[in-house]
Amino acid sequence: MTATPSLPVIDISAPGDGPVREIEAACRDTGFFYVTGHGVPPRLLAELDAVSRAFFALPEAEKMRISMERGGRAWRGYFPVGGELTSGRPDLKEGVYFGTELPDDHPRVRAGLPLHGHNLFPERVPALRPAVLSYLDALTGVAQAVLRLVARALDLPGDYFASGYTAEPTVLFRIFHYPPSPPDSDDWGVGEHTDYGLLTLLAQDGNGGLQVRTPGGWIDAPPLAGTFVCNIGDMLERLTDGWYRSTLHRVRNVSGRDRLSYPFFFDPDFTAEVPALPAAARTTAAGEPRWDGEDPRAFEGTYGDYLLRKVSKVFPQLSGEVL
Ligand SMILES: O=C(O)CCC(=O)C(=O)O
Ligand SMILES: [Fe+2]
Repeated sequence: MTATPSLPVIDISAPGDGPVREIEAACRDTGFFYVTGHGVPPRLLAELDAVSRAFFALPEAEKMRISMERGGRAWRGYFPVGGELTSGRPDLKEGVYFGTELPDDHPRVRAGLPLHGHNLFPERVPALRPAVLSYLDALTGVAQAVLRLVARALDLPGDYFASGYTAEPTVLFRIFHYPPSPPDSDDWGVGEHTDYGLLTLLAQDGNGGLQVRTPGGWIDAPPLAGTFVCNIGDMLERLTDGWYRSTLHRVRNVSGRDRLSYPFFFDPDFTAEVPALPAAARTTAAGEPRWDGEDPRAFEGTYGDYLLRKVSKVFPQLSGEVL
């Protein structure tokens, strides 16, 4: 375990081909890197952090007023500590799930598409709503900018994603609170897993706890002020037929303090199938069986089908709502 960051820091605003090549190398290596030059003002995150802490400090009964059970098929709202089973065991975290804010008369909501709809916001912390919605807007811009570089790294037109898979992206956003766990505990805040979609942009507070699986073993991905941790998900592994890696990661909060994190998931259109790119002749040999026995490359169906399978495993009690 290293204490210093060994993941690359990539300035996505740098001119020329530099960031394209750096992203390509990172996606081939661990699938994890830090993003700077993203242009998100620090006050946006500071505001989100302040209102999120105010929310988690509410009495449990108040938080349960926006529980996920009330979010129904849209799969939004609050879940208490132990409510999510990322890798088959209850996680030591509580959190709130958000997504693209869609009105009830939006065609996708009217058609009954799972995971589509409006968010649940707490009455007692009204400032959470504008903070979350502004953050979703800002991070959508960052994600499209990173995908533009990914497209160039794959010899695709720069707008390949923005005009296709992410013209109507699946956006999932979570705010997590990890209570401190004892240093000798072997319970995980988030069990080991890969992310499901295209890319994740993670803001984390100063407490640390994220670990990434590399060929040499688990390494820390400590917080670096002003950056997001970016990692690629199963759909980029699938698109590139394994050329890019969707890598295992996990979280344990041994800081002795309350840890908050803000993962933003930027994924393909729910209704899109995501076959390997034609150029994916650059395939890697079939590797070890994955941690979950699944192979994102072998899956058939839309991204929505893939996501729903995952969701029903991590929230078994809610699977009747969305499936
Ligand atoms: O909280 C974190 O640092 C990471 C969370 C995560 O990996 C996830 O939600 O997929
Ligand atoms: Fe993750």
